[in-house]
Amino acid sequence: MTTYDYIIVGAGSAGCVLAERLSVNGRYSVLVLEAGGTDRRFYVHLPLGYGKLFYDPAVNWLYRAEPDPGLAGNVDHWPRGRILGGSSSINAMVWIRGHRTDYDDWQASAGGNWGWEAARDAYRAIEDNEAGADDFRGQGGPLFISANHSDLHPLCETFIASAQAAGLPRNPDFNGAEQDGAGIYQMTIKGARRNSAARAFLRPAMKRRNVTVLTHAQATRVLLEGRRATGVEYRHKGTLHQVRAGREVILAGGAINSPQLLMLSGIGPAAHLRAQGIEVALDAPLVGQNLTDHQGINYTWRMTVPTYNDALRPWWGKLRAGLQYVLGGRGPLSKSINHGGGFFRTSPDLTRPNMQLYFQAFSTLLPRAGERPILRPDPFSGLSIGLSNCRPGSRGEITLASSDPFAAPRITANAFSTEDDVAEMLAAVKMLRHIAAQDPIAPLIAEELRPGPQVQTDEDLIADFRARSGTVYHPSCTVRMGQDAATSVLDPDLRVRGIAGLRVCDASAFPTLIGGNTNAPAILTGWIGAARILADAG
Ligand SMILES: Cc1cc2nc3c(=O)[nH]c(=O)nc-3n(C[C@H](O)[C@H](O)[C@H](O)COP(=O)(O)OP(=O)(O)OC[C@H]3O[C@@H](n4cnc5c(N)ncnc54)[C@H](O)[C@@H]3O)c2cc1C
Repeated sequence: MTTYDYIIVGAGSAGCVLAERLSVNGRYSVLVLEAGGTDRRFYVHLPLGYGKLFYDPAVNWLYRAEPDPGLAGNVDHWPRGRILGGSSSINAMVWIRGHRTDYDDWQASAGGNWGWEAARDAYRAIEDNEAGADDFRGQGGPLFISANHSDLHPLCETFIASAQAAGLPRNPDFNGAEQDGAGIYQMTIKGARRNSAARAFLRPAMKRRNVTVLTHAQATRVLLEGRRATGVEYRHKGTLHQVRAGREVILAGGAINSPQLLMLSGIGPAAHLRAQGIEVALDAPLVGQNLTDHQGINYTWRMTVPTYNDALRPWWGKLRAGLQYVLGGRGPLSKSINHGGGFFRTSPDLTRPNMQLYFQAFSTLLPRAGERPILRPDPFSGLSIGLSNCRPGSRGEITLASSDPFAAPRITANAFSTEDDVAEMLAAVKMLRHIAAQDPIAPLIAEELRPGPQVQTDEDLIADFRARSGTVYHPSCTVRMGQDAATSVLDPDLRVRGIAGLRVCDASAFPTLIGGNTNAPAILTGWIGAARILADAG
């Protein structure tokens, strides 16, 4: 059986960073097993190709959550990247670290290696930020971050000015000293192409002789000898193989697949494993628990001025956008769908923002099979502002639907299952309308399309957001790390308690969900996690 020092399962945001960091000194051999295929695909690299990846089985696990009473019984679509780069290859490219106090929370749970000081220093080392280096931002690191200063849709500035009129400060950098306010989003885009974790970390590492990356290789279980992880079983080209880890196995399959793989390997809640006919290696009741995710909703208006709908819908608009992109790397195709956004507090008593905003200069109310029709938006001048909660109290779980490693696990989100989550979302959607009622955006609005002016009472607003909300794709915390064994699966160095030679290093390891998007903290987890692994290697 072939042996590698480190076997990394999953080439996602965290896995790509792990592969780069663990191989850089040349002393260790690293194998990366990735269930998906290459990221050399047109719509992965084209920033606005995002919508085309949303339902594409070639790059996406296409999970479906259980019917959710908190979402009016809806079955929510849960896209996850299944490709080199993982979800960083199909995400919306917004670069947000979260609030500094989120890392104070991490420190309280998992100790100083995960506190704000450590996180800030790590982010400064990771980043090559176009906006320049300062006390918060870094330059010269492996991950180029676009400052997103040029080519913004004019309505983006209208939105920011209206949010200011509604009481939000203008924020020049959400990753800087303060998170509150409205502004533009920094992006993981480089040279008008998506800058995924694969592009920034894995591709350079793949040039090293000590790195092996196997695509279309899905891990089916961790091999155990007693309470030690010794390797991984995986399927490649229809055949099962086994590979040995000289040092460690590191799971980086993301917040859905990492707990699934642990459970398939006999590490999880004993009764649940037995019910699935899986032999229990370690009773770890918290594996798959504590699923925490942001819920989001869009409000949409018909405008009296042109939006990207007008620019992207007609054939000649597409042609112009295509030429702008091909000839100069510019125009709407070179951007994320979210040019800007913001953070606000639904009550002045709060110590930090609890809601995030997304400004989108287009609308996609008319569905189209097989894609999110961003490149073919609605046939009128539509505009959407989305929002999502930052630190919901609702908790779901990942469980096995079957012992078959190729069957999807069961995702139970339990969205809006606390009164607080409902109350803050109600306050937040009212704030959205308050922003839309301000100058300079208000005179440009022809009508509110969703939910529409008939939805006014608290009861109706709640019914509306239950019916129309969904995941904003930030599932986390399903294999939590922490100092307290009673509340976490992993120790603060990401080691699975009770099993030697096995760590989990991805968004599932977050002690708590960050108030912001989760690509940055997943990359951070890979970065700090690799330092912990190397420190243990001596
Ligand atoms: C549609 C969408 C939009 C998003 N938008 C943003 C955004 O704008 N900004 C932001 O910050 N975040 C965004 N996110 C969230 C962010 O991208 C993720 O939180 C982050 O990428 C998670 O990183 P990860 O390393 O935990 O897992 P992932 O990046 O999901 O990587 C897991 C990898 O492991 C592989 N894998 C899983 N199981 C196995 C197995 N058994 N064997 C082998 N390989 C396996 C998967 O195929 C995948 O490649 C978005 C996510 C999605 C899905």
